[in-house]
This record gives sequence, structure tokens and C-alpha cells, in this order.
Amino acid sequence: MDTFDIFKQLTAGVRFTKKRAAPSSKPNTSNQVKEQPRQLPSASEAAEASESGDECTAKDEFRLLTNVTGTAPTAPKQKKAKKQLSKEQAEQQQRAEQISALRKEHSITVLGKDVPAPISSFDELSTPHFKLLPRLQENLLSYGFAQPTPIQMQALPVLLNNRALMACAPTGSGKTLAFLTPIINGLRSHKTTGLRALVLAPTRELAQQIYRECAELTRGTGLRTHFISKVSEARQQHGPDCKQKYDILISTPNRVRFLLQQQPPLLDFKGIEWFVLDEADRLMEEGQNNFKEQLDEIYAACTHPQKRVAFFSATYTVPVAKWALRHLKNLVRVTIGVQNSATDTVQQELLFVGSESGKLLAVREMVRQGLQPPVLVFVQSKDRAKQLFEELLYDGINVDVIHAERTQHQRDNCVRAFREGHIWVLICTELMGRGIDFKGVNLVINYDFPPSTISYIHRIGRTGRAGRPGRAITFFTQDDTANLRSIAQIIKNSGGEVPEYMLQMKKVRKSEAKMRAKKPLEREDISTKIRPEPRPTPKNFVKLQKIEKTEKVLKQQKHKKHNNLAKNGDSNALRKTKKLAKIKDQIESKVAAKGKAKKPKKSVK
Ligand SMILES: Nc1ncnc2c1ncn2[C@@H]1O[C@H](COP(=O)(O)OP(=O)(O)OP(=O)(O)O)[C@@H](O)[C@H]1O
Repeated sequence: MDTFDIFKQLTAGVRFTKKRAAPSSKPNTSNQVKEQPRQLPSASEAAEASESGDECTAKDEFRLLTNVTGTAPTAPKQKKAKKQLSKEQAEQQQRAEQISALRKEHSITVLGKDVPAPISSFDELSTPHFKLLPRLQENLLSYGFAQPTPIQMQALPVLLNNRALMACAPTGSGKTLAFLTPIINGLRSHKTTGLRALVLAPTRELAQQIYRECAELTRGTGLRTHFISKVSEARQQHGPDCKQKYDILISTPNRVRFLLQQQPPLLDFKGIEWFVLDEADRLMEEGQNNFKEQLDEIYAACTHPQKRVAFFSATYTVPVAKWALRHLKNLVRVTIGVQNSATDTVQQELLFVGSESGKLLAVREMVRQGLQPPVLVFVQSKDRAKQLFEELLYDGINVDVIHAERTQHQRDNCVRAFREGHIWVLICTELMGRGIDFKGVNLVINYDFPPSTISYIHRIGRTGRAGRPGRAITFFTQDDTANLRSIAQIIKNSGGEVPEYMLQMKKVRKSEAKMRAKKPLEREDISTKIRPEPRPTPKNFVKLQKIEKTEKVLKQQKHKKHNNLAKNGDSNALRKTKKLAKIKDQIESKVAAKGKAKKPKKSVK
């Protein structure tokens, strides 16, 4: 009598039901692997194994039905009968275990049915299973990367198998390459039919950066990529008379929507086969001044029945995941590490600076002790960016500033100068918080406390990219304590040290956190100057400057008339002078009135 017969006798008359084991919260721990010889399956073998669903197999578990009354004695603990596996089954099981081990090693978590196996080297992409274009493979290898990053390991096979993807991986972990490679491979060669791939990013700077990477990767493939810089030029580049047809378009939602809304529309998205969102959670944000509405319109214009959709970001919010689950068929979700966490290559510090004026003192002290450029400094608004720029400029620091009020040309120059090392300290707003890949940023200073944990993760992710070490210092004052606890928690989760009291602080209500994310704190101006009189608001200031300039011109005219060099314009000039003097008076009295209502500014010196 073998174990099976004993088991049968003991359980006679008892009904069993089969239940799947609850999914583990930890990635891939269900198939605990004993030390295997570290030989990985080839990509095609691995893909087959995982397509057969092996990595999803949960342990079967028998559960006695509670309402069954039976006379059978309680069965003593039996050893589970070991099923004899065929050679083929044993090989399959071994492959599945290796896949699971590879995922575990790189903290890859997958959700979805029959998720393709990860690759462990770029060479695997040239196997017949993936059919990577030889030229694309060449371009990929020309980067000289030793191996794919974890997100590339898993996202590449998923997208090359034409699955919808929602990918979450830390900042600076190579997500751009993970979505561009499958697009290029899918399109294969140039066609004159028009646009077939659309990549959207929240800022022009990020879209331009993706465009540059795409131009590198498409070298020699014949594929044509376009980046919409100015909508005014788009008519020639995309209008009905345009002869040049592009395959891939990279842009921001507002530019694309504007072109779609023209009559007739300047873009045709019927042929879009690849729809990719970088910084997807930002693009899916709802509400005023957010992208969701524009995105809905653009998505609706992409009517190709087989379009592939991919979302990438370092952070995700619940509504985005819900949207993806509702709208995307055959979705695979990939997470590297812990969702919504900071990259562990950044050494993070929180620095109490007492008050607003303490921030300037802290920066100056850091400069005195020796800053290691390049340094990025984040402030919460363009006005504050301008103020800090003025201060640091007078300190003789090689500094520049980038914000939405600067012209596109100025913004481009600024980014270029920072990339090339001509600028050492770049002051920026949230505009540069996401996606921008400045190589080798040594330090990020959060001069103004980030409005949310999501913003914190992206801002500090401008350093410590592609496995390099980085450092981030976040200033805080008494006014910033509301978000302090959650950011301290992020630091702790990524291996940093924070004082215990911060973790014990009271949690803020969700509604308050949301409000803070939308509306930053009002802060005292950044200034060390003693200003006896309030400064005019920037708008009035520009107006006054203009008036003063015109007055100067009129004065010159008057002088010319006096010398009999000009015969006209005398009465005109007089009238104009009077009018300007009146406007000037009005502005100055307005500014003075505002100043009385305001608190007098504190000064550091
Ligand atoms: N396999 C790789 N090995 C080493 N470096 C890589 C690899 N793939 C990409 N990189 C480099 O890593 C850097 C960051 O890549 P990328 O900008 O795509 O990051 P990201 O994940 O999109 O970051 P973010 O979330 O901040 O947008 C780039 O400079 C890129 O060239």
C-alpha cells in the first residue's frame, strides 16, 4: 500500500475543494528556489516557459469543507505525494524557477496573465523569438551598457510581445530605452503612410530629450522621428500639403491637441500603432491645468484597432492603475522595487533651517564649504526662482535659472549650458522635476520643501541616475512639518536615516495633502537686501521700466526740438508725457497701498 492508498482510505467520505494560494505581497516568493546553478534560460526558452503560465502557478491547497460531517478519523499529516514529472515537465519547472529567481534577484514584480520572461542580456534580443532589427541591436549595443536594467529586462520582452504595459521603475533606471526599443522594432522601416507611433511627455524639455534618444536609436533604420517644437511650424511639417512623412512623433499633450483641433486637423492619428506615455501619472492627473482632458482627446483620435499602449513612470496613483485595468486588454503591470519609492542610490538628508532667511544662509554656508557641481536647486515658483537667482548671481556663483516664463530659446540654452558644464548651479521650478536626465548631477537641493512625496521622489531623482551615487538635501522650516512625516518615511524606506520623531508625527489628512500638492505655501521673499520700500510686483515693474524708457525718448525729442532739429511731434510728445506721468502715478500709488497691507520683510543681514 503506497501513500496515495493510505490517503484515500483515511479521507473516505470527505469532500475537498481546491483553492488558489493568496498572492504573496513580496515579488516571486511563491516559487522559492534552492540555489540553482546560475545558468539562465535563453530568452526564447524562457518566454515559452512563462507563456505556458508556469510563473503564475499558485500552490494548490486542499481545504476541508466545514459543513461536512464524516466519520472518518482525522488524517495524520501526510507527506504530499510527489508527482512524477516527465522529462519535459521537469525542464519546464526548472526554467520557471530560474525565471522566478531572476525576477527576485532584480526586485521585479509582475502582474498579469502569462507574462513573458525577463531577459538578462541585450544579446538575447537577437534570438528568433524577438527578431530585433540587426541595425537596432547594433545601435543598442553601441551605448556600451553592460546589461539591461531591471525595467529593461522585463519591459522589453513584454512590449516586444505586443502586450499593453504599465511600468513603474525608479528614477534614472533607463525607462526611455525600454519603450523606444520596442517601438522602433515594431515599426521596422520608414513608410510614407504617416505617423505610426506617438510618445507624450509632460514638458517640452523632456519630449526633446526623448527625441534625442530616439534619433540615436533609429540611426540607420530609415525611420523618421519628429519633435514638435513650435506649433506655428507644424503646418508645413504636418499639414495636408506636407510631403515629408514621419513615423514617430514625440511631443507634449497641449501641442498635439492644438494641432488636432485645427480645421482641418494638422495631425492624423488613425495610423498610430504605438501610444506611449512617459511620466504617465503626471499626464493622467485630472483637474484644472492638468493634462487628462487633453489626453482623452488625443487617445480618442488614435483609432487603430491594434494599437499598443504603454505607460511608464517612477510613481503611480490609484486612478491611473484603475484606468489602465479598465481600458487596456491583456495588460501586464511591472514594478521594480517598491512602488512610489525613491531610488536607493541617492543619499538623502533633511535640514532644518529655522526660517526662510535661514535657507539663504544654509546655501551660502554650503558654497563656503565647497559645493561639488553640477547642482540643481528646486524652488516652488518662478518668482522665487528669479529672486534666488538674483541673490546667487551677486554671490559670484556660476548660476542660471529655468522656469516657464523664460523663452523657449533661453530654456534650450540654459539646459544645454548646464549639460555642457558651463553652468554649475541651475535654479529651477517643478518644470525640471520630471524625467530630465542631466548626467552626473552631484547634488539636488530642495530649497523649498516639495509639495508632495511624488514631487520629492522625482526631484531627488535628478541625481543618482543609472546606478551612480547622488546626494539630495531638503530644507525645511516650521511651516513644512505637514509633509515632513511622509518624506521622512520615503527616506527611511530607501535605507536612509531619519530622526524617530519625524516618523511619529501626526499624519495629515488626505484632503490636506491634496490641497498642499496643488497650492504651495506662501513664503517670504528670498532676499538679503534691506528694502525700505516694497518692491513693485513684477508686472508693474516691467510697466514702469517701459514708461521710464519712453520718457527718456520723449525727453530726447524735446531736446531735438529745442535745437531746431525736429519740427514735428512737439504737441504729441507733451500729451504723451502727461499721460505717462499719470499712469506712473497710478502704478506707484497701487504698489504703495499693497506694501502697507503686507508684513514688512525680514532681512538676514
Ligand atoms: N542598461 C543601461 N545601463 C546603464 N545605463 C543605462 C542603461 N539604460 C539606460 N541607461 C542610462 O540611464 C540614464 C537614465 O535613463 P532614463 O532617462 O531613461 O531614466 P528614466 O528611468 O526614464 O528616469 P526618470 O524616471 O527620471 O524619467 C540615461 O543616461 C541612460 O542613458
